[in-house]
Amino acid sequence: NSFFCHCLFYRDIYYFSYIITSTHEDDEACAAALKDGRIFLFHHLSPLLQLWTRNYSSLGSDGSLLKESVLIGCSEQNQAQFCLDVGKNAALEENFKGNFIDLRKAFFLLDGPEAPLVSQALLRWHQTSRFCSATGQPTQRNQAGSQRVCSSSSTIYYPKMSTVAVVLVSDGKRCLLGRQSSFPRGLYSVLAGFCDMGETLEEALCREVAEEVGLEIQSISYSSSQHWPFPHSSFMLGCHASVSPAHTQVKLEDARWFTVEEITHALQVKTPPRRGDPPSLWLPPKPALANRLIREWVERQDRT
Ligand SMILES: NC(=O)c1ccc[n+]([C@@H]2O[C@H](COP(=O)([O-])OP(=O)(O)OC[C@H]3O[C@@H](n4cnc5c(N)ncnc54)[C@H](O)[C@@H]3O)[C@@H](O)[C@H]2O)c1
Ligand SMILES: [Mg+2]
Repeated sequence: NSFFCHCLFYRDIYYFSYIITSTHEDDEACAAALKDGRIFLFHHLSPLLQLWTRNYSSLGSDGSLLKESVLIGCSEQNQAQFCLDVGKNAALEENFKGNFIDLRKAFFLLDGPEAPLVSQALLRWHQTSRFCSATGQPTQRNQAGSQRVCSSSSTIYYPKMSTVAVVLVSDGKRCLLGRQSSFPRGLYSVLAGFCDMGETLEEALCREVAEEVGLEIQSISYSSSQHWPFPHSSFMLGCHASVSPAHTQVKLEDARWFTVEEITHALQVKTPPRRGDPPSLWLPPKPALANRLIREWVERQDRT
């Protein structure tokens, strides 16, 4: 029975990835999918937070604005998902009974599908890729928005992303978290850094940890990955690693070792510390890969 379920699952994945691939390439199929699809609305790259309603009449009766939607993928309910930046048309906020809010703020409210995260990166890529970097001529998008083609040289451009190595370092009993000056009060996160050209994930992790805290890591194990819209469009590869308990002295003032009790307590904190509150640890929210790595580490501590 479970073998049968697996077969069904893989067949569905194959089937829907086939649909999405063909929809990416087929302008007509994409326009048809748009009719029943779900659209995440943005205004100057800020997402609209609202209860889901399908009321697109205010997006222009001729459908001209709708055609600017970009295909993101397929939901778990097999519904095509699109995103659209309504640009100057801020009056839409009224019509849709919601609020366009900054994605960094919205991020702390999101607790479900990650589509808005990918959407912002895709929409920004379209807004900043209107011209061919070789000929200077305009580029034209396909209906799905999965590529742009130079009208003069026919060079095809695809959405770009930077690879980021992310790691939760442990000395066996404690985990190492750091903070940047731009972080909100009390927020500590896992260490991370952009991969350099030609570097493997493992090399990037070792270099970043050495540069940021002066420690040598070992036993790297891969956990999971996540697309991330900040600062532009990144692909985060999350790992765990350990350091020898004899060499845990960190050189960075803003990196600290935390015990499992401190982390467990911080995972319960739902709101950021306010001005005047006693100093307390605040962790990245649930949708962040950093949060997943921290939870995995706590689970491992509980098992040992
Ligand atoms: N999703 C998560 O849970 C999670 C966890 C950790 C970090 N992050 C994100 O990872 C990103 C990178 O982390 P970091 O800031 O520690 O990186 P980092 O330590 O490499 O420092 C950033 C600096 O690297 C340079 N840089 C090199 N290549 C770059 C590129 N392709 N794009 C932009 N800058 C580049 C810039 O000078 C930049 O200021 C940040 O955007 C951060 O928000 C996400
Ligand atoms: Mg870093």
